[in-house]
Amino acid sequence: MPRLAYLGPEGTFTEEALRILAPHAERLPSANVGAALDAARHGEADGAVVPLENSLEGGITSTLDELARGEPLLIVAELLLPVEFSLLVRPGTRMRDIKRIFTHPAAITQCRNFTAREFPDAVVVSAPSTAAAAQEVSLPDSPYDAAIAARIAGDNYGLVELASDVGDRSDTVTRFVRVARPGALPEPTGSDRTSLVAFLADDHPGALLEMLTEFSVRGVNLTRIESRPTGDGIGRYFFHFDFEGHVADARVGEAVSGLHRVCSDVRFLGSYPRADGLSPQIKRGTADDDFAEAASWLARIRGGQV
Ligand SMILES: O=C(O)C(=O)C[C@]1(C(=O)O)C=C[C@@H](O)C=C1
Repeated sequence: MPRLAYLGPEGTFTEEALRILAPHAERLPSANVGAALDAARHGEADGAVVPLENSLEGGITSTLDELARGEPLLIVAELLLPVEFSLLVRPGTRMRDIKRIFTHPAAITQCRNFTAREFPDAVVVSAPSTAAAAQEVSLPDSPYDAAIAARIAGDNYGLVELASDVGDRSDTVTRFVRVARPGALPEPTGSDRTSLVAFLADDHPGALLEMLTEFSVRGVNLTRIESRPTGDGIGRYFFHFDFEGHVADARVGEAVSGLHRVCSDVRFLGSYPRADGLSPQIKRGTADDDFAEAASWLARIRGGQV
C-alpha cells in the first residue's frame, strides 16, 4: 500500500483528490505543500498529492515554486476536481455574527464576490488550507467566526453549513498532481501531458520567443505557461511549461532537447496521462514516423546517397 503525503489536515480538497487518485493509499497529512513534497523527497512517503492549477486562479504558486527547487520529483498522474466551497460556522453562529473569516488563499480569491457582498466589513485571513481553517474555527475560543472550506471539512470538525456553493463561479476546477521520486516514467497513452521548468541562459530580446519556437516548430501545443521570479532581483524570471504529449513522442523529445540547448537549465517534471483524455492534434510533418523518416533520409544523404 503506497504512503502518500498531502496538504492536510483531513477534509482538504487535496485529500479528496488523493482518495480518487489512489483509493488504497495510506494518507499522510502535511502542514503545507512544501512539507508534503519534502516527505516524498526524504522517503517518509512514497509520493505526494498537491494542487497545481486552478481554472479561475491559474497556477498554485506554492506548488510551482516547490517543484522548481530542491531535490527533483516527477509528476506521475493528474486529476481535475470540481471545487465547491461552503461557509462553515460553529453551531449557533448567525450570518450577522461573522466578522473574521479564515480560509486558504486560493479560496479567498475564488470566493471574493461572496465575501465582499455578504461581509463587506469582515476581515478575511489566510489559512494553511481550507480544512485547517475549519479545524481552527471549530475550537470554542477561536478568533475566527467562519471558515470557507469543503462541506466535508464541516462534517469532520462539527461545523454547520450557513451557505453552500459560495465560489464566484460554480464550475471551478482544480488540477491536482501525484508526484514521486524520480524513476520510470508512466508509459505513453496517446493522451499525455509533459511538464518542465526552464531557466533563461541570459536576458536578451526574444529569449522567451526562442523557447516558444522550440515548441512551435515541432507542433507541440502548450497547455500552460507561467513565469515565476527566480528571487535574484526584479525582472529575473523562470518559466513553467505544461504541454501536450509524452517525452517519448519524437516531436516532444525534440522540443525538450531544443530547450535544453537554448536554456541555462531545464528541469523535467514528468510525462503522465492527461485527466481529460484529450489527444493532441498532430500537425503535418510532426508525427513519430515523420521524424524517423527524416532521420533515415539524413543518414542516407550523409552517406552520399542522394
Ligand atoms: O485548502 C485546500 O483544501 C486545498 O486542497 C488547497 C486548494 C489550493 O491550493 O488551490 C485546493 C483547491 C481549492 O482551489 C482551494 C485550495
